[in-house]
Amino acid sequence: MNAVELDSVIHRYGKVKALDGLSLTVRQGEMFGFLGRNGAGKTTTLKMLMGLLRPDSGRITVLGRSVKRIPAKLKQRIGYVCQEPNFYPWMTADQLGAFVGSFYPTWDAPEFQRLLRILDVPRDRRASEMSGGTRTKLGLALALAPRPELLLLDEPTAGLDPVARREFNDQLQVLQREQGTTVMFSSHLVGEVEQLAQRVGIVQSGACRFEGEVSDLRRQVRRIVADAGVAPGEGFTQLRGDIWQADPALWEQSAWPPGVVVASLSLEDIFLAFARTDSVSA
Ligand SMILES: Nc1ncnc2c1ncn2[C@@H]1O[C@H](COP(=O)(O)OP(=O)(O)OP(=O)(O)O)[C@@H](O)[C@H]1O
Repeated sequence: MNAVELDSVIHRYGKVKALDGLSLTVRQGEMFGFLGRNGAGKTTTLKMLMGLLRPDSGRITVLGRSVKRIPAKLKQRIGYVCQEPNFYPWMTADQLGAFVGSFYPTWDAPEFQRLLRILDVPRDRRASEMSGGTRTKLGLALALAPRPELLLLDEPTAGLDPVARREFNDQLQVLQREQGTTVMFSSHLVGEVEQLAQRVGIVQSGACRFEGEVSDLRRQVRRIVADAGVAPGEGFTQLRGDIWQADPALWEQSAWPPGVVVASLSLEDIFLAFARTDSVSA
């Protein structure tokens, strides 16, 4: 079973088409990195999977259920951390734990306390008096304590310092390894995505441009280094300058002239090459 399936999903905010036929699959138990430029449609997708938005058209399947609207029972199996978590500002972490926990039959109070300790979140400070990064960590503890099967994270580490980021990511990896939780997270930190995610999706203007393992993407997209320009044959698509995309078999079978070197690229280089094609077409 896949944890998430989106098939040709369209969503408009008035005249703005935020999702334009988005299709992607997140497999059960995997860590899936969701990449895309500002405004590409990542938050819209994650909100839709949490049931905060509804698709105009297309099909959504979450944890094996095909849904138009995510019912409350299904929501209880999903954890969600948004970009800027907003809690009742007068509540402390402990009070929020008691409040949020009352909505979940699976709430694990000792686990919530353990997460607060590990993530260095003070139990008795009001949410309004916490820094933005501490609020994000509190958001993660609140999302993890009900032991969700699917965890949706929208740029979770954007406001965290390097130590907190490491603690946060370590917790995600433990969770995935020990509890088999499916994690789908968006991030602009391409290096972090490369390190954490088993598979990635790159979204551009509301549609998925690539979905798969980073190693697959790196086999498809490479740089052709040559003194004079080289135009590879049919089946190669130029992404930017000397960066081309083709089926991995084509790269292996092509006979390159002497002096030409085919170099592999980091995920960041590949993402930047895709991003450039986006701005050209925009
Ligand atoms: N409430 C809204 N009303 C109108 N348009 C919106 C609204 N929310 C998002 N949009 C538009 O929908 C598109 C997708 O936005 P979305 O927030 O999903 O992108 P994103 O990939 O999460 O961006 P970022 O990386 O900046 O968070 C953008 O064009 C955005 O301006």
